[in-house]
Amino acid sequence: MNSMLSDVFRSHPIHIPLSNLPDFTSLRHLPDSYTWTPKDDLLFSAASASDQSLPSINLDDPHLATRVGHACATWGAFQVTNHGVPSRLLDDIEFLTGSLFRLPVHRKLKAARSENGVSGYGVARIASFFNKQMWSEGFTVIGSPLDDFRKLWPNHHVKYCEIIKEYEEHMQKLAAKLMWLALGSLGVEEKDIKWAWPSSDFQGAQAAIQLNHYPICPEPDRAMGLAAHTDSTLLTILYQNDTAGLQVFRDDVGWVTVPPVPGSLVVNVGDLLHILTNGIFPSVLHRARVNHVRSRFSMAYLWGPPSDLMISPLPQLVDPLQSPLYPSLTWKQYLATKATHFNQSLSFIRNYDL
Ligand SMILES: O=C(O)CCC(=O)C(=O)O
Ligand SMILES: [Fe+2]
Repeated sequence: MNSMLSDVFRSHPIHIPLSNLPDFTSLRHLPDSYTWTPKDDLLFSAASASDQSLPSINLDDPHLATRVGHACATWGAFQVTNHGVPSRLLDDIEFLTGSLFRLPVHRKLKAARSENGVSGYGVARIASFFNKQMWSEGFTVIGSPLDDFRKLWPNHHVKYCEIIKEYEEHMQKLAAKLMWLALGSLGVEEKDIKWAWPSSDFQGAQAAIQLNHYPICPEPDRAMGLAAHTDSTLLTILYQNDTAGLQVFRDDVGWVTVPPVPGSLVVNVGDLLHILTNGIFPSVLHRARVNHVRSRFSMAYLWGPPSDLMISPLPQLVDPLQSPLYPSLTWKQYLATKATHFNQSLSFIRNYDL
């Protein structure tokens, strides 16, 4: 039986006391524990002045699969427009996110992620890999948010649960569509991915929603909203409000800001799609910076396979004269590796027989 995604994360809990979260709204100066230098993060440089920008793809484009494939291979990410997710629903999820993070801290703490829990309010999951704290707060939804939302909004939780449900349904469909487009561009056919069966819609896929808030920051150049990481997903679909902050990294360019385009979604390749395509689609390093003018919200849909399913490089994507670059492993095993090796996980498992 597939273990649930929540069990997968639960086996690698992240314990960070919430008691020392600052009151973000009242600080005039950045506390030392929030001040980053290149010593705290080797990639702590500013965005480059390059005029390169992330590809934007209209889902009505006649050369859609080629464009998606090219963006995945060169950037590991792209923006998508005309995606079919109603703009009313994007407004709703943004409204939910704003309402959640604007609650007073003592209310948010009622739904704090528990000692060995995975859902709820807390700091970024990657916080344990850094000495400095990030200028952000998050809320993770895995499975039904009912219990947590009831604690946050005793009288309005039903409405908010409905928004999450509808958002998940749309995201799941979009993720499946993007996955087929990306794989299709490499000649992979529906018959090659058996776990997407019976109706090719990846019904067995699992997902989490990560809501992020980056409060206004008194000294944004020295702070970090969410440090550089890759996602441990197949694909991530991110909606950001009208405030810039997301940046993606390219070896040849450096950090590139992904400007918010109203109504568009950002899609990025995660580590598992990187493995599945034998590295043809690189999972992209990304991070979130902060600013001193506006709060920023982002809503990430983290999409992956059934957690006990073996993922391995697709044979048709491996050079017949070479062995696959990565071993077969489950999402669960990959997360165990990530919990120890973080951003070095892919290179760690490369050619490593688990
Ligand atoms: O806030 C953002 O733009 C990035 C969020 C993100 O990378 C994540 O939640 O994994
Ligand atoms: Fe991410």
